[in-house]
Amino acid sequence: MVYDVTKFMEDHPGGDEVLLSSTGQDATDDFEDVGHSDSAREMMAGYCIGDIDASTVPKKTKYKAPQQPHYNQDKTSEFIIKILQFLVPLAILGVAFGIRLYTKST
Ligand code: HEM
Repeated sequence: MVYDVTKFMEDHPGGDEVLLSSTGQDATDDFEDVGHSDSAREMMAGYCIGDIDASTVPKKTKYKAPQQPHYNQDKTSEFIIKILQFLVPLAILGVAFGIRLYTKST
């Protein structure tokens, strides 16, 4: 059922804010949770303006996790870079020592 409570907002004993917070959606649980009296239910019937056309209610869709971007699983290049980071300074050091030894002996 659809209810138009615009004229009832200020008169609602529970205040207009709670009504506003439940507009545009299924407020059945909100209404029932308060434990409204029978007279409140009768009152509510007076604000009914129609029923919901079930064909316009969007179907609940199952949540689909977004596709994860495909990361490069091949770690070979990373491994080579790590080895080079270690080997290149060693090679430079070796060349430096070599030059030093060579220049000393001559
Ligand atoms: C057309 C719809 C509604 C009508 C006619 C209505 C009517 C009433 C009435 C007559 C009362 C006084 C207590 C009683 O007699 O039960 C009341 C209290 C209250 N209503 Fe509503 N109500 C409506 C919708 C809602 C909705 C959708 C909510 C929640 C989002 C709500 C929340 C409350 C609250 C919090 C109180 C105060 C309860 C208390 O202080 O004990 N009402 N309402």
